[in-house]
Amino acid sequence: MTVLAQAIDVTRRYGEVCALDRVSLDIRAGELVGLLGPNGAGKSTLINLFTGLRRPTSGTVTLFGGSPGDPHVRRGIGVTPQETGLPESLRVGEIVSFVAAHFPDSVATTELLGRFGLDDLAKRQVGGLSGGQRRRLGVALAFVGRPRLVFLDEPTTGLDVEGRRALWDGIRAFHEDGGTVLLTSHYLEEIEALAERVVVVGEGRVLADDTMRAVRGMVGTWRVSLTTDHLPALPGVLTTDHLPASQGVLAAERLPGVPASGRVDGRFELVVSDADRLVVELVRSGVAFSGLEIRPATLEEAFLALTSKETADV
Ligand SMILES: Nc1ncnc2c1ncn2[C@@H]1O[C@H](COP(=O)(O)OP(=O)(O)OP(=O)(O)O)[C@@H](O)[C@H]1O
Repeated sequence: MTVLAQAIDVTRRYGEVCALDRVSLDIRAGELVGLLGPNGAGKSTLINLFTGLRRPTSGTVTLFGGSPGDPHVRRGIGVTPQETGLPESLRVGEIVSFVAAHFPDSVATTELLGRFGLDDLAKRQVGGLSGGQRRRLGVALAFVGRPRLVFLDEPTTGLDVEGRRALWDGIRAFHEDGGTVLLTSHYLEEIEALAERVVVVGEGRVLADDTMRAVRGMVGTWRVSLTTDHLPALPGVLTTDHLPASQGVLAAERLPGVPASGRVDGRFELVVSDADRLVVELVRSGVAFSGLEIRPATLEEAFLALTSKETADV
């Protein structure tokens, strides 16, 4: 299968920060790839390298076999960064037509707006759009020039359920027509709904690159909760303690009611890879406990497990 974009052993530093650490990744024609990772994992940096906005510190990045820095090469891509600024006084239809005029073969304005559920807004000034409507327009614009490959950085952040579904429909339609997409997301359900292949990144490294089903199967984690006054050091407990504070906070935000292993309302909540082993060790420790509950980890927790590491302690 043709490789449209490729990173080979790519490292990107910003001063002391190593945003990407020897990453290799192929994006092949016809794929819809989900790039998943906590804040600061390096997702936007990778997109910026593929789209020519940044250069790698070391390693090689190619786009359609050429350099992402070459404007002719970049013509074949569509991009929606995390934030887009659009002229407030222009109407939605005018903006689409304006962008379309830059491409030799563009999608008709009405068709594009229809694909992304924006048909009713064609005559509305951008200044009068809601945040979600602006975001949908920003994403739709990535598709106007009939790109071969589209990069979407958190396309549906801040959208309500309806807006998200409208965008998913547009992205799916493009993919069904043979288009290739790399999208980043914090939402697992989004990656699961859209992507066939999921690449999990953490701390600048690729932690997993496979089908969603395989990635879930790979982690096979359990959630164990119990009440006790004191929890001894136990093997196989997954935490986010080693991550920078911002990422630890993210994990807590991303897992509503299910933070990283730790103490919640007096109960210990542990994400573990081997629940049987944990219980054996708990009983062996002789510590008094009650209300033991064990259940399979959700997809959210599988993600946490991948972006965490095992420690002996909570
Ligand atoms: N221009 C920059 N200058 C300095 N550091 C940067 C710059 N851009 C990114 N970084 C750092 O590089 C790391 C990776 O950032 P990046 O934006 O690629 O992560 P991300 O996975 O896209 O995060 P998020 O999900 O929050 O968008 C972070 O530690 C970030 O602070």
